[in-house]
Amino acid sequence: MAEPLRVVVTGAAGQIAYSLLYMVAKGDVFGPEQPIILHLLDIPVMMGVLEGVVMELADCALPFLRGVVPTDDPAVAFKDVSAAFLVGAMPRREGMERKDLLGANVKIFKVQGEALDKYAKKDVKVLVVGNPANTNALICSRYAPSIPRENFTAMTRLDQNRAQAQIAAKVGVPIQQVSNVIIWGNHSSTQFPDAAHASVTVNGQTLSAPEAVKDSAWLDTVFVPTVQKRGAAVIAARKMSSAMSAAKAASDHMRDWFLGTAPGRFVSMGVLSDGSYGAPKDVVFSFPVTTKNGKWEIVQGLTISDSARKSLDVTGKELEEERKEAIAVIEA
Ligand SMILES: NC(=O)C1=CN([C@@H]2O[C@H](COP(=O)(O)OP(=O)(O)OC[C@H]3O[C@@H](n4cnc5c(N)ncnc54)[C@H](O)[C@@H]3O)[C@@H](O)[C@H]2O)C=CC1
Ligand SMILES: O=C([O-])CC(=O)C(=O)O
Repeated sequence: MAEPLRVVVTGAAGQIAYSLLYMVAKGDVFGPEQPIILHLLDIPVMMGVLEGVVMELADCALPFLRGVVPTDDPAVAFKDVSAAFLVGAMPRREGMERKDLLGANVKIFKVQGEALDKYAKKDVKVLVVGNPANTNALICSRYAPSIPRENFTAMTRLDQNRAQAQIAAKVGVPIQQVSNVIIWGNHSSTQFPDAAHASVTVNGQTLSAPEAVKDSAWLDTVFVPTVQKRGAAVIAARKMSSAMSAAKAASDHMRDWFLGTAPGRFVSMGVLSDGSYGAPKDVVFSFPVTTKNGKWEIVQGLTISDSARKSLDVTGKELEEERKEAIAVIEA
């Protein structure tokens, strides 16, 4: 029997965590037979709500959930954790861009970077979900110098899942028949959802996504903006931001990182940029990656069209601006 894995979820009393905790506790992320001890962090005023979440986790009667540690103390929350879902942060409301949350949220990720540095395992894998996720992940990594910077990632998997779903619906195939859609750049409306390298299996035959879709105007004028603005569309409809789908994406991201991507498949993750594909260095940029033995690697050698180049530059520039703003907020 494997040793229990300690996993922290921050914002544990919030709406994403409400779906995510069940997925993690029932074995969707680390494997169905991996015992888990869940550390649940939220702020002091949410401790009553968190008590209810703890009751419900017990009532789920999950065989591999071996312990639950609810707390408002980062020292307890981050102690000896091997995986960290950093969800706790303010969500945006209608009419806001995600970067409008920098002022409210970035300091949380400085404090949590420091706590990870002090208390977590040195090989902890960190997924930042709280927005603006890419820049929060960058700041978090900067305040955790004893943990390798490649262990800090930001979530663009929800955008990838949205993109895959749009293409599957357009072609009329089940979702698993669409692979290798890429999200480049920032988890914001400047992101570039790219179907050029994606494949779709139709009636047993694997085609490139543009061949399967057979409608390049749809790809440029419907697919791209729909994915870029999907978060805002959900907020407009629900009056709250995506939660169930965000939890599923967080679970997909961490599972693929821990357990590896399937041969021939890649996924999108916000990772520390090494300048691949002309992206700016030292920002957390979403790239296509493969994962193996707990490590990610950027997929190299994909052709970038002139119009894709322009889109990559726009989203890269936004990340550089966010980095500057985040540093100003922290140093103020
Ligand atoms: N990267 C992505 O694809 C997505 C990111 N998000 C972001 O995820 C974040 C959380 O969203 P929701 O769960 O819907 O929000 P929510 O408001 O329902 O829950 C957030 C929770 O975080 C807690 N919290 C605040 N500061 C904290 C701190 N310093 N330490 C620990 N907990 C803290 C709050 O008390 C609250 O319980 C938001 O920033 C949202 O914009 C949401 C959807 C997708
Ligand atoms: O749009 C938002 O603010 C929440 C989010 O990040 C998403 O749904 O992608």
